Parts: sequence; C-alpha cells; structure tokens
Amino acid sequence: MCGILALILADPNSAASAELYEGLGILQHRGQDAAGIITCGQKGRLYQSKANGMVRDVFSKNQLLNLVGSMGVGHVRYPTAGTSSTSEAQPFYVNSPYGIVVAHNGNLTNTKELRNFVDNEAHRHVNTESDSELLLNVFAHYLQETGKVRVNEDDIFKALTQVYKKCIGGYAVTAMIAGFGLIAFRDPHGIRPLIYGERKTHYGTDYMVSSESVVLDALGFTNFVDVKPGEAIIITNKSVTKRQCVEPREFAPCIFEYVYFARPDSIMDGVSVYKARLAMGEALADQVTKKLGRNLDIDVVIPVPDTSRSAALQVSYRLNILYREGFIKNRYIGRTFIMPGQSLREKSVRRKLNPMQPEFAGKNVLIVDDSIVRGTTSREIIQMARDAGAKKVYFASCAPPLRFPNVYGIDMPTRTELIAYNRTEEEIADELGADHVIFQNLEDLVKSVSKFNPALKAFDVSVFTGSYVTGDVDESYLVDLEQSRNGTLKKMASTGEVIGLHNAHTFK
Ligand SMILES: O=P(O)(O)OC[C@H]1O[C@H](OP(=O)(O)OP(=O)(O)O)[C@H](O)[C@@H]1O
Ligand SMILES: NC(=O)CC[C@H](N)C(=O)O
Ligand SMILES: [Mg+2]
Repeated sequence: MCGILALILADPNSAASAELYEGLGILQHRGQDAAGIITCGQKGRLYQSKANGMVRDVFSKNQLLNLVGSMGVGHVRYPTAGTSSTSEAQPFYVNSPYGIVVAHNGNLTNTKELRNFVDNEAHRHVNTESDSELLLNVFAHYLQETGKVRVNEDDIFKALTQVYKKCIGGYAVTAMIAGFGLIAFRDPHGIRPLIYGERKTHYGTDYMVSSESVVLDALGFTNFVDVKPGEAIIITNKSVTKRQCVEPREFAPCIFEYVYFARPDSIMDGVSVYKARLAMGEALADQVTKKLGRNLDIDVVIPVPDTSRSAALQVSYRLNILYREGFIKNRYIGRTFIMPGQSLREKSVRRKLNPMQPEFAGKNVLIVDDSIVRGTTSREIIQMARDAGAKKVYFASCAPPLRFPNVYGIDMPTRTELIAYNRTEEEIADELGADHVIFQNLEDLVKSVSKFNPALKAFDVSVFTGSYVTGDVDESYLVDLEQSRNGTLKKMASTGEVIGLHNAHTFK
C-alpha cells in the first residue's frame, strides 16, 4: 500500500521538492521500505533521489536542494511485487519517449502477460521484478506509438486508454512527462485511492495529487476531488484536463483502506476514515453482546495502538464499559504489519508495545484491534495481557477473518500465513491464546463505510471472500506470487542482493 504524490507549482521559479518531502512524511504510514522524489526543472531536466528507508532518512537537506524544479512526483513504498531492493524504489523513469516518470500504488495481476508484451512486442528493456516498471513501459510504448516529436493531452489520454486495456489489477498512478506536466489516473474499479486539490497563490494555482487527503489538508490545498475509476487528469502550467479513458467498471474501493491503511483524518471517496472506524466500533460492540451475551463480565476495553483506537473508543461507549490505554506504544517504531519479513514483525511487536500492568491485573479485558491478519500482533498482545495478570482475555476485531491473499496492493500473498486460513473462530481463539475472539461480520463492515456515501455500493473485499473484483485471478498467478514473494524476500535477506543501475542515491 504505497503512498503517491504529484505537485505542480504555479511559480516556475519555485521548488516542489520541499513540499513533496513533507507530503511523503505525512504518507509514511503507507510505506516504510523506500522513498523517492523526481522533480523536473528548466529545459525538462529531471532530478532524482530515491533509496530504501524512511522518508526522514532517505533525503538530506542537500539532496532536497538539488531536486530542482517546480513540479515533481513522490513515492513511499511497501513492496507487493518483486523484492525490497533499492532498485525497485520508486518513482521509476524511462528516457524514451519524452522522459516519463511514474509512481504507482497497487499491484498488477497479469504481470506475466505484460512482461511478454513489453519484451516481445514493445521491445523495451525492464531491469527489475517490479510490476510498476512494467506499467511504466506499457505507458511509454503507447506514447511512442503516436510517433510524434511532442505529445499533447489527447495523445496522452489515448495512450492511457490502451494502458487501461492492457493492465489488470489495482493501480493509482501519478506520472510526469518531462517539460510537459503531471498525469494522474486510477484503475477502472477505483481499487486504490487518489485525490487532488488546488491552492491559489500570487502566481496562479498550484495543484497536488495524493493517495490521501490528509496531505492536501496539511499543505493548504482546498477543493478536493477524488479521481474517478478509469479517469485520467493532466495538469500543466496552462490547464487541467480530465477524461474518462475507459468506461468505469463496478466502483469497488479497497475496504482495507478504511479498516487499517489510511490515516483517520483522511477523507476517501467521500467517506471520513475516522467516522467509518467509529461506525465499525459501534457494530463490533453489538457483535460482542451477540456473541458473549448481555451480561458481559468485561471490566475494561483496551485498544491496540495505533489504528484501532477510534473504533475501540466507540466499542467502550456502546458497551458502557471503561476505556483504558493498556498498551504504551514506542512512538519511534513504525507500523509492524507493513514491515518486510515475519521475524522482523514478531520482534517489533514486543519492542513497540508494552502493557500497563494495573490495567490488566485481576481484570477481564476486551482488547480491540482493527484486524487480525497473521496474528503476529494479537498473539503477542494476548500473552502480554496474561503476563500482566489478566483473568480473562477477549479479543475483538473490526474486520472479519482474513482468509484469502490480497492481489491489489497489500502484501498478503500466502494463504497459509493468514491465521484465519482453514480455521474456525474457535480454532483461531485457541491459536491466539484468547478466551474468545469476536469478529465483525462483513455486512456490518461494509455498512460502516457505505452509510457515509450511498454512491459506494461495492468494495474490494476479496481478502474476506476470495472473490476478486477484476475477475477470477488465475490460480497460477497466486502460486507464482506466493513463491516469488517468499522466495525473493528470503534471498534478499540472506544475500542483500541489489540491482545497481538505478541507485542514484549517492550524495548526502
Ligand atoms: O495480525 P497481524 O499480522 O499482526 O496484523 C494486524 C495488525 O497489524 C496492524 O498494526 P501495525 O502495527 O502495522 O500498525 P498500527 O500501529 O497503525 O496499528 C494492525 O493495526 C493490526 O494491529
Ligand atoms: N504497495 C504498493 O502499492 C506496491 C506498489 C508496487 N506493486 C511495488 O511493489 O512497488
Ligand atoms: Mg495495529
């Protein structure tokens, strides 16, 4: 679940890099593995800085000063394809035609076919295992087909129509053509989020495109508009042009954005993530009484920081049971779920969260989390609660059991690593060491989001149902994904292999 940005400033002599850097910092929760910015300056020259690491570590002040130009594209990465190699840090760039830059959030499911196409028909070289590099080359191929020395908006929209036909999966993209302008587009189902806003200045209007509205808010942009599924926007210093490049299919944004990924202060496709999480808490509270009965023997409701806090507050309010912060979070450790590799994730839970003994000793506790995926967090947390003296430990999840891999931009490639795979709710409770585990039901989860925007009739809920909105996902793709993600990650861990070509991150 990467974070993407694009910014164009009205003043051609100003620098976009500082605000792109700030914006990426605000999107850090969407990707902690790598970060990158490419800007475009005078004469269409491009300036790049990208590397593995958190935003604050990747860019030095000097590097930001050297990212010249009033427009640019930024990315924070959480890998779902290929490896964690620095060479797969984004944005990606190809020189031909015109100098194109792409930052991609999502995951393509027909990469085998695309790799063949790029090789055998487009005759373009792809240097990594990244699906995003394929997407860039498909786009470049169709732009090349115009045969023009310089393209215009119409050419770009037509090329994107071909990209839409060719690329299957989840994709929200910010792109840039050197010396021309910015482009933003979103897959025909709108699986991944994308929003843009404007800011009036002395020189004219600045525009910014982002995965989440919180960045636009923080940087003083207004008039936010979500990019529609199958729509593309081109922003130059002369105009903003939009086109519906393909007929939108069933609009089905990823529900996991609302459950876990997005910041609560973002508004996504017209829905406040915060309000959706409160609603999830309310529905979950009802589920708790349904499962455990009206005479609850719970003394205290405790959230698992950070994401479940909003929902847990509402669980406590609805059940009329005390809310207490029972786990103290080390604020300097990032999100556990989006860390690469299980052993890193396991170690980090204990380092990140520590129990407040008085909140557990001799009590029956209801711990609330937004989701139970691999069970890494919940297993550790339940043990910590018991070690701190809890009598009974109930565990409630705002999401239903996750039983299927995600193929649209969340790194859950392996069925067997999911704690709910092939297990009943009782078996999950046993496996986690809880007295009871209570899951939200899917219908309530969907209602918790859709009630705030009646236009949202469907969501990508494939991790709960195994039914994929882009159509059946080939079993061979799932097997390949499972093998390649696990295989390459292990290989990377043991050899530290990187492909050196794109490592432009040198001068601190
Ligand atoms: O079952 P698991 O595989 O452990 O995954 C689920 C957990 O991971 C996430 O927390 P994370 O620490 O990533 O982020 P947060 O601080 O935003 O809650 C999520 O909020 C759950 O707590
Ligand atoms: N989480 C994402 O959006 C990942 C984007 C892309 N598939 C990559 O692995 O770099
Ligand atoms: Mg969490």
